Amino acid sequence: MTTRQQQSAVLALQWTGHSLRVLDQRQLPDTINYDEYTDAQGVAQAIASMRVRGAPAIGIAAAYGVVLSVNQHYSKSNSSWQQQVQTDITTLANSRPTAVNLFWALTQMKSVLDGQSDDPLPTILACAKKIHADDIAANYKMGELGADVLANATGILTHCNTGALATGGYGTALGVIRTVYARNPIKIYAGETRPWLQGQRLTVWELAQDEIPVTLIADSAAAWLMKSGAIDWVVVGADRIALNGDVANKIGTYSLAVLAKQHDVKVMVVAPTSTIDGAIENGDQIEIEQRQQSELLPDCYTDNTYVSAWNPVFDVTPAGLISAIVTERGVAFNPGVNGVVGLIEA
Ligand SMILES: CSC[C@H]1O[C@H](OP(=O)(O)O)[C@H](O)[C@@H]1O
Repeated sequence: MTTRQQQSAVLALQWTGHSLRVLDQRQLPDTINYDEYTDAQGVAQAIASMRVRGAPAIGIAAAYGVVLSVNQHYSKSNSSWQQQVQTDITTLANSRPTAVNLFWALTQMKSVLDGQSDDPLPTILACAKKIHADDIAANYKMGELGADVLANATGILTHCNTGALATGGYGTALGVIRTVYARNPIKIYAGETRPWLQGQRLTVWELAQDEIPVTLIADSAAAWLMKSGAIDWVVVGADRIALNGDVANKIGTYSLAVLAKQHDVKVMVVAPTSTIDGAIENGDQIEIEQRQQSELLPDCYTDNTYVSAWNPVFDVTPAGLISAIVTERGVAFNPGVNGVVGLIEA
């Protein structure tokens, strides 16, 4: 079992003091390669291309992208620096549409910028670092709260990657799984999560780094695993949560929730309150990202006019299919009844 410090060795993002180092997750688990960014456009491209991915990690990366923009444009002699930074913020906001953490982080950074007249860099950097540090603290808190709920769990299936690679460190759903396993070494299953394979390539790798045994399953094996009785919980992350408790998460989550209902398996969603979108009442209002067909289709069909691919990379799980939504501020049980308003009003 690695310590918290050792776990921090596998990080999606590293602020160097003057640049942002980003682990290129497209190359994992075969290659560990960090790219270094010194401007906001580069960070926006790193998010859009999924070099960095995962709702909280996307927000943190965008926050440092704003710092890089201020560092690039601010000077006492440049009267246009605020417009230039706003252009960069818009570029960052356009990188991916579904994870609300991106927009939440940019809003935090803009609120700090708006009040600045002198050199904004120290204040804006402090804001980005606080977003980063608060995310890690939230993950450890959610780990404890979620593990309390799972005290009698016998087997867990998780989907996609919600670990240190998707956050500032430790993870949301995978943070709960890390905490559960430290208390009670139960069976952990990870779904491969087609088509991008976050589960097969990232979650299995993270858990192996922590010496936590994990069994990979094909996405299509989830129902049969549930029927076998091997799991009693599905534990996943989120990219955007509506006030009524509807949850947008990686494509396949809705399927797992429907299957879980059929097999008396409970569903836990783990996400910081920065993932709750207070501006939307229900999941119908959540924009679902469609990614390139090439991420699903074999290359041989690239120019074939008869073949296409439909590639939504998120879906929405109705609150009524969810047993508990765990945040750093507390747990909303049976969100289909009361939603999650209580978690953001606290
Ligand atoms: C810690 S939440 C991570 C969340 O983000 C993932 O999506 P993507 O890999 O496309 O950024 C997935 O929905 C996870 O649940």
